Amino acid sequence: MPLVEVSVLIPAAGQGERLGLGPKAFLEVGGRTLLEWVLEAFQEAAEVLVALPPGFPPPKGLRATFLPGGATRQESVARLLEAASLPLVLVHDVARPFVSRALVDRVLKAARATGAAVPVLPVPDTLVRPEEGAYGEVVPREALRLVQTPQGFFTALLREAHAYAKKRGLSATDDAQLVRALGYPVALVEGERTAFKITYPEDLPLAEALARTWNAWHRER
Ligand SMILES: Nc1ccn([C@@H]2O[C@H](COP(=O)(O)OP(=O)(O)OP(=O)(O)O)[C@@H](O)[C@H]2O)c(=O)n1
Ligand SMILES: C[C@](O)(CO)[C@H](O)COP(=O)(O)O
Repeated sequence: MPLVEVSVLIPAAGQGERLGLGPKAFLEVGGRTLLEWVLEAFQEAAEVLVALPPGFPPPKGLRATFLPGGATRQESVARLLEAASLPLVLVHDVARPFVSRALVDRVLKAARATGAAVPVLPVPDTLVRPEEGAYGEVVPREALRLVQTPQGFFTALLREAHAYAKKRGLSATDDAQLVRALGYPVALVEGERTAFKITYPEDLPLAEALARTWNAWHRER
C-alpha cells in the first residue's frame, strides 16, 4: 500500500536509560543506527518527521525533518504532530528498527478504514502478579495483548486526543491510549515479534542477529 497522504512521526528523543548506551536513535545495530533502520523502512513516505533529544544536531545525509523532542514520549509526539501536514499519521518508535512493509500496510489499511489502528501480539508466557516477592495470582493471558508500533491515526483525531490529554493532565505510554481516552475506538491488527522494542542490554545480541538476516528474511515473506 503506497504511503501517500501519510506523515510518519518518529519519536526518537529518548535517553535510552534502561539500555545505558546513550540515546537509542544513534545506537548502531548491524552497522547502521536505529534511526537509519527506521528511516529506510519508511523511505517511501511523503513526509517523515523525527524528534531528537534536545541539543543533538540532526544527523547529516538523512531524508527527514528533525525537531527537538520533549521530556516524555507523549510530548515528543505532540511536537511532531504540530508539524505534520498530511491527513494520516503513523507513529513509530525509533527503538523498533525491524518494521516490515507487511506490518506497515496492515496498520495503514485499518487506520484508513477506521481512523485509529495499532498492532498487537498475544502474550506467550504465563503472567503472574507477585505477592510480597513470591509467586502470586496468575493473570489470564488470553484476554491480554502486547501493544507495538507503528500506530496509525487520522491526523486530526490524534491532534484532538493529545489536546484532550493535555487539558486534563493525562499521561500515556502510547498514542492509542489517548485516542481511547477521547472515547474513540482503536482497531487492533496483528503485530510482529520481530518489531520488538530494543529496551534492555540483552535485546542487543538479538537485534544484531536479526540485522544479519533481516533483508533476506524480509524479502522471502
Ligand atoms: N522524551 C522522550 C522519551 C522517549 N521517546 C521515544 O519513545 C520511544 C519509546 O521509548 P523507550 O523505548 O522507552 O526509549 P527511551 O525513552 O530512550 O528508553 P528509556 O525509557 O530506557 O530511557 C523511543 O523511540 C524513544 O526515543 C521520545 O521521543 N521522547
Ligand atoms: C509505544 C510503545 O512502544 C507501545 O508498546 C510503548 O508504550 C513505549 O513504552 P516506553 O516505556 O516509552 O518504552
